[in-house]
Order: sequence, then C-alpha cells, then structure tokens
Amino acid sequence: MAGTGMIDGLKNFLIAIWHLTKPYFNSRNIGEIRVWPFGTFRAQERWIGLFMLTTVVVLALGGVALNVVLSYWNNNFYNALQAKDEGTFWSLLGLFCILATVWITRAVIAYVVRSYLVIRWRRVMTDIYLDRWMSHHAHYRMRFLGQKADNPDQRIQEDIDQFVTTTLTLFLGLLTSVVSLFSFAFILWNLSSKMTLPFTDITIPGFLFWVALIYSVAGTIGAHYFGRKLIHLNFMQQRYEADFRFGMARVREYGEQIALMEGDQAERSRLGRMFSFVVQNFLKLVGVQKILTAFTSGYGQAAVVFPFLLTAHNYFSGRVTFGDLMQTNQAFGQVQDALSFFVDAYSTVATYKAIVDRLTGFDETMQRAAAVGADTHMLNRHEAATGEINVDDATLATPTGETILTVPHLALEAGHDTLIAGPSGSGKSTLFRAIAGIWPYAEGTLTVPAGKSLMLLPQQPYIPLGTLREAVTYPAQEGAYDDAAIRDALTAVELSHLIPRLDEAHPWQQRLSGGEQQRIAIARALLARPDWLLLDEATAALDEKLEQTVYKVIADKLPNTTVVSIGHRSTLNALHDRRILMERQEDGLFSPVPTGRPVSATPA
Ligand SMILES: Nc1ncnc2c1ncn2[C@@H]1O[C@H](COP(=O)(O)OP(=O)(O)OP(=O)(O)O)[C@@H](O)[C@H]1O
Repeated sequence: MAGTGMIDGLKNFLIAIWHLTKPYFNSRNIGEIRVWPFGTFRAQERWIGLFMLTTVVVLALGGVALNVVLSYWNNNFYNALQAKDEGTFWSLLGLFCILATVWITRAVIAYVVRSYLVIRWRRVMTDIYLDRWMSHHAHYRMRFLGQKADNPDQRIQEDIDQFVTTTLTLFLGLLTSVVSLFSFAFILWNLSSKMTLPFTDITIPGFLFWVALIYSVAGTIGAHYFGRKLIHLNFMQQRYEADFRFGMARVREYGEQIALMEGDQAERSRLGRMFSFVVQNFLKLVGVQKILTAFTSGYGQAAVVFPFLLTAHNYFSGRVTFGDLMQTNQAFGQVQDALSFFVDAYSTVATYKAIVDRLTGFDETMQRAAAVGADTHMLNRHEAATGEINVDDATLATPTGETILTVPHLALEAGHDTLIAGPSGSGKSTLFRAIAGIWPYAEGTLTVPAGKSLMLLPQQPYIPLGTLREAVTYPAQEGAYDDAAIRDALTAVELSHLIPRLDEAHPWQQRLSGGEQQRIAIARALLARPDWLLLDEATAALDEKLEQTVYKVIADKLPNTTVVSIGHRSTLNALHDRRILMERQEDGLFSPVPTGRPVSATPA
C-alpha cells in the first residue's frame, strides 16, 4: 500500500512538473537568438528553448565523456609514475593540458547557454503568470479562495526563478548521473575481472560494480529516511518568510496611519511574532538537516576509503597495477556519485517539491478565480436597449455565505443622478461591486444599457506607482489623452498646482492628501467620460464646498453621464435628483428602497 502511495505520489509530482514546464516548450512566441559566430536567428521560442536545452545536454554529456577519458589518463599516469617512465609522464602531462583546455571551454559555454536558457524560460513563464493573474480579476478574486495562493507576488518573482533553475539542475544532474553510471560501471566491471574479493581468491564477475551499487542504494534509502521531513519544513519556511516580508511591507505602506495611532509597539510585537515563526521553523529545519548532514557527510567520507578496502589486497599481492588501483578508486567514486545523486540532491529535491507544490497550488487557485466569473455566483448580466440599470430578484452574500442584502427590484434611470444612503454595513458598497460585475457572491439579474460604459470610484482611490500623469490617466495607456485635456481635468478639480509636476515619479499615494487623491480620481473620470459614474463615498474626504464644486464640474463637463453616489452627508441630497435608502426589512435583511426626490438640505 505504502509503495503504491509512493509511486502515485511520484507520478503526480512528475505530472505537476510537466504541467509547469510545458508552457515554455510549447511557446509559439517569436524570439531572437544570437549564435556566435553564425549570427542572429528568429524562431518560435519553443524551438529556441529546445535548441538551447539540447546544447546544454550535449555539453553536459561531453563532460561525462571527458571524465571517462581522464579515468584512463589516470591509470596510465599512475602506471608511468610507478614505472618511473619520465617520457610517458611528460607526454601525459601535455595531454592533460589539452584535456583541461577542452574542459574549461566546455564549462564556460555550458554556463552561458544555460544562463540564457534560464532567463528566457523565466521570462515566458512570468509573462504567462502575470497574464493569468491580471485576467478575469483573478488577483482580486483570489482573496476569496483561501490559503493555497498566499503571497502571489513571491510565487511570480521567486518561485518561477527557482523552479526554472532547479528543474535544469536536477534534470542535467540526473542525466549526467545516469550516463556516468553506465560508463563507469562498465569500467568497474572490467577492472573487477582482474581482482578477487578482499583477502580471498574468490572472483565474482563485476563485484566492484555490485558493491558500488549496494553502497549507493543504501545511501539513497538512508537519505530519504533522514531527510523526508525537509519537504514540508521548506514549504513552511518560504511561507513564514513571505508573510514576515508582507507584514513589513504593510508597515511601510501604512506608516503614517500607524504613527498617528501610536501603533508602533503593536506592529513591533506583531512583526516579532511573525519572525518567531520563521525562527521556530528554521530551528526545526536545522534539526532535520543536522541529521541528514551527519549521514551524507559520513557516507561521503566512507566512500573515500571504501574502494581501497576492496582493492588494496589485490594491489599488494601484485594482481593489479598502481594505475588500476587509482582508476578503480576514481571509477568507484564516479559510480557512487552517480548513484547517490538523490543522496546529495535530497535537500534540493525537497525544496524543489515545495516550489512545485506552491506553483501548482497558485495555478489551481488562479484557474478557480478565473472560473468564478463564469459561473452563477455573479449577477446574471444582460444588456438591454433601455436606458436603465436594473437589479432584480438579487441576493448578495459574504464569501462565507451570509446574506448581506436582498434586492427585489432596483432601477437606476439614465439622466437622473441618484443618491444611495443608509446605515453603515447595510451593503451599499457590495451593491456597487455587484453592479460593476466584480462581486462573486451574488444571485439575481443585472440589466445594463447596451454599449454604455461604467466607472466606479471607491472612497480610497488606487494611485499606481509611477508619475503623476500615469496616476491621472490610469488605467488608460500612455498617450491616450493629450496634455491639454489632462491639464484641464486637473484644473477643473482644483489641482492646477500639480500640473508642473505631472512627470515626477514619487510614491504619490503617500504624498497626496486624501482629498487630493479623491480629486485625482475625479479627474480620471473627467478624462474617461463614462456614461455611468458610480461614486462610492468618492468625495467624502472633501469639504462640503469643494464637494459641491466637484459635482458641478461633473455635471458641466460630463452632461451625458449619469451619477450614482453612495454617501452619508445630507448636503449630497441637493446634488441628486433621486434618493434610494437602504432599509431593514421584516426578515431583518437590508433592501434598497426608492424614496423619491431627495429633500434638499441647505449647504453649509
Ligand atoms: N470580503 C468580505 N468578506 C466578508 N464580509 C464582507 C466582505 N466585504 C463586505 N463584507 C460585509 O458585508 C457587509 C456590507 O458591507 P459594505 O461595505 O457593502 O457596507 P456599506 O453599506 O457600504 O458600509 P459603509 O457605509 O460602512 O461603507 C458588511 O457587514 C461587511 O462586513
């Protein structure tokens, strides 16, 4: 049973590796490659990748071949020493210089080709992951889908890099080990024919090979036994490190709020706690690694003397030459190296397994996140020729399934600016998210006017990294608006003092006041000219006078835009034609109820 489980586990692991590897070696993107001295070629990335991989494999196998040649060189060299044959000694040294030059050239070319392959592969994989993360709002929806995709930034930046590098290391290591094993096993087998078992006259065909085989298999089993806990511990180590980093990144981002709340000590102890998980897990890792290191280095040291134990008697009794003795020693080392590939690579394989698991988990979560949009959890969206946005028979819930509000019927009419008011927590923002098509825990129907655009501005606008110009025009591509339009929009929202700084790149989110950030968002709307503009307390940080100015600017500059606002201030009443109130119903749930024309309040 356990054996079947292990085989299944290995099979699933290999399938997971294949799924992660496939996209690069199937990539049809056109790429360029410069092959010195032949020039530059263009081809599909998959062919370039295969060409580079083949080159790296050939060079790795060339390394094994050179090792075999050196093994015979060893034999001759030590025989020449024993025979005090100076002529042969010098010519063998000359040959060594040639072999060494070939070795060095091979090593340098292999390094360069392999590094280029790594970065090309990583680039294609990163592109694919970034695309997936950014499509279907997967980056947003993933937050609803649990723990499997913690720290997506780390998956994309670090895990892909490690996956590519380690896949190559392990693949080439395994390949050269197998080839090396066969080559040197052959040599050991031949050398065995001249020898007897130590201190006896008994001959066993290929006994050196058999001993090397048993020795290495025992080593591999031992390494698995002592190191198997490393896989999980490495996985957890990466997670704790990433959580700790993320915790600090939040402090950096919310430094001001934390300082104002005097929350420094609270943050300090939270970060301390997060780091203590890093330390605790690290110590567990050390505990396991310590035993594994004791085992693998003891095993490696024993391998130094072991072949001499087998061959010394044959040498002293004159059955084999000094060269044979040394060649046996070297060949035994190579076979043992090759067979104990997993002994040496155990912790690498353990880390690799953790990387593959994380990337696979991330992949699955991204797919599920993308699928959320396609299934019935979203409002059932229809386009109609009417000028209204309608929500019918809808229920909006939290990710854990508790109903937030029900909407038997809600009509937002084009050309009539509407204010939605109601108690905090009654689901106003959630209703907006559902209308904007991003809330995945909804049932019911949403009807929107065909071909009309909608823009939603939240209370806390997102200001991207980069220049102020990028912040104002977000998310349009660079050059979408001319300078005059951008200047006009900024002037309209009373931010003309920022015009000279349009091309300065700063962390603007931290520099601009809350009200300035909200006005940047309004300027975006003025540029984008949506048919529907949903303002979710998007002017709450402005004083009432400025708020009125902003609403007037929207009315003047965007006469064809219908504004729907969420807000608590009574002064907003005068700025809208209609009002909808979130009211608690008999069943205890909130529902939006039209209350007709808002009662105008006198602006302060
Ligand atoms: N991601 C989420 N996970 C769990 N519950 C959520 C989530 N988002 C919203 N809720 C819950 O849904 C309810 C409605 O939230 P919503 O933000 O829509 O209220 P609101 O009327 O806009 O409140 P406010 O006026 O305070 O902004 C709240 O009880 C909130 O806790």
